[in-house]
Amino acid sequence: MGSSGKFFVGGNWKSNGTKESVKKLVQDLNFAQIPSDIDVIVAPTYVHLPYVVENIKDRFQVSAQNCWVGKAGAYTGEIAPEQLKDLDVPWVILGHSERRSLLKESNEFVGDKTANALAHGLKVIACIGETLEQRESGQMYNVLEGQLSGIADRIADWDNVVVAYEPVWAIGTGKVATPDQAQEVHAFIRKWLADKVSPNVSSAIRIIYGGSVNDKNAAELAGKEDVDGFLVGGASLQAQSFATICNANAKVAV
Ligand SMILES: O=C(CO)COP(=O)(O)O
Repeated sequence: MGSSGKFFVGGNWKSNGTKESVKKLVQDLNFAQIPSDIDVIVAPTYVHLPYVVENIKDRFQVSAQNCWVGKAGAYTGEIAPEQLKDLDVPWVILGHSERRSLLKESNEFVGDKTANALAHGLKVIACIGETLEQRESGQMYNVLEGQLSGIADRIADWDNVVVAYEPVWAIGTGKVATPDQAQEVHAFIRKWLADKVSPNVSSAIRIIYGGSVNDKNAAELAGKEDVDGFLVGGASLQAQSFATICNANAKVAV
């Protein structure tokens, strides 16, 4: 079916950047040709957030890459949702596979963080995805269901959620999912949401793809019915590549 919402492109800068390189990227993005009818989000590191919020054009929305599971307080090294709101950061990425695998974030913890972020008025890009081993051993759908349930069990309102399907084997590997592979999983996610949450949520929610998206493969992926946008890592660090990806929406109304 595809989402009834706007095409959505997020740039996840991960743990990249210096003061100088972030300044240059923001300048280049401010000059880039981005279509007006899509949502575009950039997610710098915590330390670069204030600079980006203040210097990037309003046409871009800014996201953090993580946040704490509760209120601000005695949680050394953590940043709470109300602190992101205070900085005028409207979005947060949660459940990225790099955090699930390297920092052992569980489905339940990601669900709790999603609920807490939404309760504090943040919008959430919730990431799910299987490893190659899970895919090849026939566990893919179970894994995805577990990740979706971790969230669905804890939130009632999905209006401010975008689901990012990011197969772990495609992240940073140059091995992008084929358009058919992406479509198959996105359709599964949409059906799961229709069955377990509601048909309205299923038809409104944006399901975006991440994993080795670049300026060459984006248009073909975007042509798939249930691919409502992208979460881009490496290619989002180059303004020109990112702008090309932002222009890849082949489903614009004619
Ligand atoms: O993890 C990703 C976005 O969150 C994808 O990273 P790459 O685009 O570098 O593969």
